[in-house]
Amino acid sequence: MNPEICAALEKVEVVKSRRSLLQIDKLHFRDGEITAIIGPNGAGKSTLLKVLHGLEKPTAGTVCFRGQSLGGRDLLALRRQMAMVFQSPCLFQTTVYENIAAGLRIRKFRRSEIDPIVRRWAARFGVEPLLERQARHLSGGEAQRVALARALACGPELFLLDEPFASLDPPTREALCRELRAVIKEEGITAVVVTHVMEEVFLLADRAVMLSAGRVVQDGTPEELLARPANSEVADFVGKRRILLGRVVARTGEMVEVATPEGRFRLPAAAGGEGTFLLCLREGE
Ligand SMILES: Nc1ncnc2c1ncn2[C@@H]1O[C@H](COP(=O)(O)OP(=O)(O)OP(=O)(O)O)[C@@H](O)[C@H]1O
Repeated sequence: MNPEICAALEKVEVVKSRRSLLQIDKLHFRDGEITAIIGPNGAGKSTLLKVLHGLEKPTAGTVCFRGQSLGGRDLLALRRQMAMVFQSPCLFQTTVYENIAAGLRIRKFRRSEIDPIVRRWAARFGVEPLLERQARHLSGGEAQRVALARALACGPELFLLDEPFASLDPPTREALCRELRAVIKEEGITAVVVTHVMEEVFLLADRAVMLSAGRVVQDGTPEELLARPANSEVADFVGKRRILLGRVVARTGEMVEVATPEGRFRLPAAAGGEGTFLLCLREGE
């Protein structure tokens, strides 16, 4: 197998109650790439993640991680090189510190090794001041930061995320998307994230794969899906809108001026802070 492929599905089918939930001829996830899996409810996105994580055995076909089939005896060892985060952070009823340390303890790291790793990952996600706090006392955004730190502390090669930001408010979601992308790129991790929020796709992903009724209907960069949707379903899903990367270049009273590749826009100051951000234009705007 090509060494730059981290994980691959070949002729994979998942059938439940005589219904085909997933039918994928070929889907490869390249090293260091962030892929968003998008699609309507029931399209098979979570099923695809479970298959990649070895949690769901496909009815037919093969799923490989680093060239090794997940159908073999090494499943547990292979799964230990992956991490998964869900919409609900699912933290253990203990401190933030112990949550982040949990995977390392299972992997029999020594106490002296665990401490710097926990602190590094807590700092990376801005939760170091919360290390001694009980997980049940965290806000939703804090809890998801801890879940991300816990998952990445174990050094996974493949990071799977199932709607990780769905229950967060838009500003928290945007901030976390940016932080997560920076971390994933710095660490060179391969990531697959299920989402149905296009803004998240643009903030996070290099590539978007649209599923419908268990099949891949389009696979390309987020910009490609937006500019040249394969069919009307993709067009409806990605929305008839343009997303531009903007930069605040001037500020006058209550208004800011934002420079984008398609010209300058004047917006209420509350619409954007400093630096770069995404400008989402709906049809007619
Ligand atoms: N154990 C099962 N038996 C039968 N059908 C199932 C089973 N698990 C999932 N399904 C069905 O498979 C389809 C795909 O489910 P999946 O959770 O993968 O979709 P999804 O794209 O993640 O959806 P959502 O966006 O709503 O989370 C759905 O129609 C679901 O009802």
